[in-house]
Amino acid sequence: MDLFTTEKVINILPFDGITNNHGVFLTKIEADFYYKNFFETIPWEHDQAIIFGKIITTKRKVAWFGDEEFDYTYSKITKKANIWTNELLALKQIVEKESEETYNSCLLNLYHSGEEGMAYHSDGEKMLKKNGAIASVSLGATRKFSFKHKENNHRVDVILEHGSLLVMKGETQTHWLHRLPPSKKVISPRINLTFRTIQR
Ligand SMILES: O=C(O)CCC(=O)C(=O)O
Ligand SMILES: [Fe+2]
Repeated sequence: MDLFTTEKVINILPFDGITNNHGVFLTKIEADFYYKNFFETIPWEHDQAIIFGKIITTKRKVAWFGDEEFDYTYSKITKKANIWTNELLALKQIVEKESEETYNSCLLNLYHSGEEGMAYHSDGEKMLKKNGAIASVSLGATRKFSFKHKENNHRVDVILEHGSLLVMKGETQTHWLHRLPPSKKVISPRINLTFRTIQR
């Protein structure tokens, strides 16, 4: 956190993990710039997943970037990462400074409206560094984001605004699921970036 940032960083999980809510950490000008740049220049593709043996295509669009052309497997489908754009690298550096962690890859999600979301899951894929930090940057429409404890179903909700940062670390992925619930009220797009560390 720099000296001029007034918001506090708060761990929103009551137990079994650390998820730090940094709140809005980008200026309005930065957030608007990155939203427009990513919306227009990222090679967005519909995500595919294998569910009960069938290939399904999501309405949400995705893109994966990294230090190298990593192979990454997500929902049982393997793809190759793109190499960072200048804007993604610049944002990665701001996120690394704010979160005091480093990252080598990023998954971007584009939700065209509140009709699109993401079901409960945890990001504990084998290729990710164990208990590595995952830094989630939100741009565009404000959305609710929810955690549910795997054993006792305890729930925690957080509102993710344009230009905000949420950092999931420690045992968060081991003990908690998270989702982006759909919402009929949201009619504009949202872009989410999750910076991660892939193990080489
Ligand atoms: O869109 C979000 O806020 C979260 C996305 C997410 O959980 C993921 O990409 O694994
Ligand atoms: Fe996730």
